[in-house]
Amino acid sequence: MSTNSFHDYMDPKSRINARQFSDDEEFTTPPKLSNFGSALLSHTEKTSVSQELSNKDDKITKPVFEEMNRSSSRSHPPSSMGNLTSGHTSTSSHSTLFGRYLKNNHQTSMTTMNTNDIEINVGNSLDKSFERIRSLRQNMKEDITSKYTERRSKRFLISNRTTKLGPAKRASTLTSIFDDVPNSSSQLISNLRETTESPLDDPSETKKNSDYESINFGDLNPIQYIKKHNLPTSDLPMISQIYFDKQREENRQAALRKHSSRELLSKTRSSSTPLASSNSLVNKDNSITSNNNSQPRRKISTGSSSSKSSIEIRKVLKENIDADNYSNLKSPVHKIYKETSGYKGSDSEKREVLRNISINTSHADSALQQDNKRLKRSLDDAIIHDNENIKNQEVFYHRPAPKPPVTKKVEIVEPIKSASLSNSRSVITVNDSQYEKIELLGRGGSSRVYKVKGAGNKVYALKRVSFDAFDDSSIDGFKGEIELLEKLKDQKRVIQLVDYEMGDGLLYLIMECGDHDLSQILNQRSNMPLDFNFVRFYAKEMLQCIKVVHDAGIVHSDLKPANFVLVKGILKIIDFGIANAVPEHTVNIYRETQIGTPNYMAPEALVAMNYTQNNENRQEGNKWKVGRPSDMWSCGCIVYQMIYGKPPYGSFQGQNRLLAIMNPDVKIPFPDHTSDNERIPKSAIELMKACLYRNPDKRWTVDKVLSCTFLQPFMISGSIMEDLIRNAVRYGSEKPQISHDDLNDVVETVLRKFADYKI
Ligand SMILES: Nc1ncnc2c1ncn2[C@@H]1O[C@H](COP(=O)(O)OP(=O)(O)OP(=O)(O)O)[C@@H](O)[C@H]1O
Repeated sequence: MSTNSFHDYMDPKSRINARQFSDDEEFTTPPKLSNFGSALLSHTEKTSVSQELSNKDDKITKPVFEEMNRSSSRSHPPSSMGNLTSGHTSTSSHSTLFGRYLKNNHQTSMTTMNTNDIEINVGNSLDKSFERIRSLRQNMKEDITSKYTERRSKRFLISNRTTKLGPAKRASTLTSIFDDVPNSSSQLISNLRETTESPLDDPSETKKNSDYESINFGDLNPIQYIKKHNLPTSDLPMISQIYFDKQREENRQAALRKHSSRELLSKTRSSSTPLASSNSLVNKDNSITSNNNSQPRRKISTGSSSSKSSIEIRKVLKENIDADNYSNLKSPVHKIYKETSGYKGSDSEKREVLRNISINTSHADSALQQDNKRLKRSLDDAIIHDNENIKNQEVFYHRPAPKPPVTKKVEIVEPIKSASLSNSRSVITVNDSQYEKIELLGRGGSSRVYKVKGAGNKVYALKRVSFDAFDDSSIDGFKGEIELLEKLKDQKRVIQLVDYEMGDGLLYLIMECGDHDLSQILNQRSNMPLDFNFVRFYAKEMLQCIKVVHDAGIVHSDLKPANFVLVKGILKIIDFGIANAVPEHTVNIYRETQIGTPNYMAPEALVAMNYTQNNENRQEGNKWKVGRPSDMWSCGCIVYQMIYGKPPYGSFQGQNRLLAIMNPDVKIPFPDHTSDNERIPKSAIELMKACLYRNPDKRWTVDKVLSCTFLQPFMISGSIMEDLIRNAVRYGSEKPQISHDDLNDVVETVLRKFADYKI
């Protein structure tokens, strides 16, 4: 019997009772994936806070231990890893924070301050400006510290509350927990009391609390302290709160010390003649600085050094003012001090005199400006130092602070606020069109994306990117991204760019607005049963997006779930942050920098980057290799996460994950069952393996993956199957010896027939 006669038995009409039937899928009940939610949550790039909550066996201490480890590893990355982890954690200049603060809080009242340049124009009275600056700075510091406190508070609340829940439940409770997090520390303490297992209104506990207030931590962090003194873990939140309060106070003192010494130093340095005591002042300043630097990060301050150093500084100032050659000084600042040096009144009276001295000459104005610039620098330094301290003690939050808004081209107009209007509402003008903010949609490495309302109440997504205005490579990068978005404007799989405007250090993109990104969608489904139709649908959607990008000769190179948004039911790529055009006939391209997310990054990209970062010969730049196969790897990681609940190397934490991805000896497991003992179709495993070959050359192309069996399953009926088996048996009885070639023929023919039943 020929193979052709075999086909005659295939009855194409038998579509009645059709059921979905893949090459190896025989599901009777929907598969489940127990750890999908928690594991997924732990690898979502945006919710680092929730990472530690994912482990079922987490104790209250574990998240904190891990954060401590992370914190220390951020501060001291191993040389082998270079700056791998620093990409997303670099902080922006804190002078920019100062500028932002001015903008947010004093835009209308501070007419003498320009947020672009933070130029302090003293105008009538230098001292008045000093006072303002000091108070602003103080407010700003309080603002910053209260925000950090609040974050820590949230963190502890989450630890306390979520450790009592199952791992999958924790994800869903995160949002609601954040919603009712208290704003003030006192409220925090009271909430902590409610949520910790041992009530603090117990007299013995209250006593313990007051005992703890006098803790001297020395070099220990709260965890170490608890371990050393064998204290119960339930005391950790309280001890940590005390610890952080002490830290904050120490930072405040250090910043104040530094500020006042710098300020003085800048005044004395402005003298054209060296002052007799300037060296001693410099030494003092240095010693203050070095004290701060050499101080162990978590050491608790004694608190008295600040006033001591300010007395010393005043003394030096007096010496400077009294110096004979002081009369040669031209600077108005010194002039003021000179004029008031003989004044015998109290400090406040003296300040009043200073305030009333007006400086009218043009020379004085320019000299004043110089003094002011110096002052501004010293303020910036102090703020940077202060915030570095805060950053060092910050263990739960590692998003870099956004850079300051620059309003040269794009102006942000705060609407007139009425009591009924929310404070967060504002209108952003881009190319003369106004957009009203509705809500924050998401945050990226250097951006915030808002849902906004434009003309005719049309809803858009407004992406606001801050970058270093003087960093040419950033500017080129953003221009490149805009070019790519414009190039792919007509593609349905790429988010549509409506308008954009680029100013110094700031870029606004107006795009069509998506509903949810893929990372949010995966989170939503985290505690639902695994559904291969869901996996199939989103894998296909994602591959369609990648296909458009690859066909246009572009490598995205930063693919992760958060880079895909669902716009009215269609998944689209939103971000080309580090994407680049692939030169003609070139398989790979080289990037100057790396910003990808390690969870989804291909090994060749990490290996090459690690090599160049550790390579002493940096003349050739930090270049790393990335090509279309790198995107396929990322795609494989996302499908893997959808099926197994976490990316391939998701079980590794921190830098171990990076090392594991780069290490060819660490193989990716492809279990054929989930942890809930649900069977995983071979076709799905085949797809994942095809994308996750270590060797980029072996990885399947996007077209090949799109046509694989898992994504293109057959829909055949039971009767077709019956016919097939009957024919096979008959065929076998008539032709017991079948050659290999004949068998292949039969298989191919049957598969061709089946193609009619692809769904
Ligand atoms: N057009 C859009 N519609 C809806 N949400 C969006 C849109 N663009 C961005 N978002 C949301 O904002 C988040 C951050 O956006 P985006 O990835 O573009 O920022 P990014 O700075 O490029 O981030 P990264 O550098 O980390 O990739 C997205 O994950 C998504 O949740």
